[in-house]
Amino acid sequence: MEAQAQAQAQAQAQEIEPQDASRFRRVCVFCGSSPGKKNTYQLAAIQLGHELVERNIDLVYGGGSVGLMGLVSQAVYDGGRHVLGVIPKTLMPREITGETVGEVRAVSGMHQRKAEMARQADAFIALPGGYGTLEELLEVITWAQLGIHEKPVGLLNVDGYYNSLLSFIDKAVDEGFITPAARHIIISAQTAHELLSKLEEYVPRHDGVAPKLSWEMEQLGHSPKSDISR
Ligand SMILES: CC(C)=CCNc1ncnc2c1ncn2[C@@H]1O[C@H](COP(=O)(O)O)[C@@H](O)[C@H]1O
Repeated sequence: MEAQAQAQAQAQAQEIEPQDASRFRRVCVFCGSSPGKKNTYQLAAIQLGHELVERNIDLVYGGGSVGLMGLVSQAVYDGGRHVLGVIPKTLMPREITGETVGEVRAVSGMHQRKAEMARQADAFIALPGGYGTLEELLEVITWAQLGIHEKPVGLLNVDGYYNSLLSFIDKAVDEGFITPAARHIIISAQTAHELLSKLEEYVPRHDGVAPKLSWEMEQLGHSPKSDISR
């Protein structure tokens, strides 16, 4: 595929310096089940995969090989890192989501999938995507706002794809619906390299509304605070 060849050439040309050990063992990526119309979206998915490999970070994602999901998971898998696809039983037929590389974990439904992906990850990154991506992204932001977790949340703003969402969130802050401290939850950057660096440095500044509560996580027997190695 053209985007794959381009990403490979860029990585070779850059001769990326070896990274220091990451504080993240595994990152959850939310992204489109479609590839998007621009080549830059596909390139960004592959570059994010390479960046995770460079930093020795494993991947958890929604499983399958469709769209950007397939590109990022293949790049991480080809780079020798562990890939965990969490997929609801209903979406498992290959004709719906395609073949998953690495380990596949079947769960009973969409809610269980999100909780399991969140439980497995030390940080979250959203690439461009549609309703599914937005829903997954906003849920982990909401969980951070409530104090259910303190894991960093990053938005890979490829080619300004998320500019209008970020403007909307700023408007919500101006209008008094999101606190400035909660605005700080979303970290955005235009490249995977810059985003990962920012996420590594992230220090939660907002106060959880109800830090003892961990409704969905508790159902899975998970403690609310992550055990991210710092
Ligand atoms: C029937 C159909 C549309 C199947 C597409 N096949 C899919 N296979 C696996 N996960 C998916 C699929 N569609 C959406 N998702 C979930 O929703 C997100 C992407 O949705 P979207 O394309 O942004 O909105 C992914 O992170 C994934 O967790």
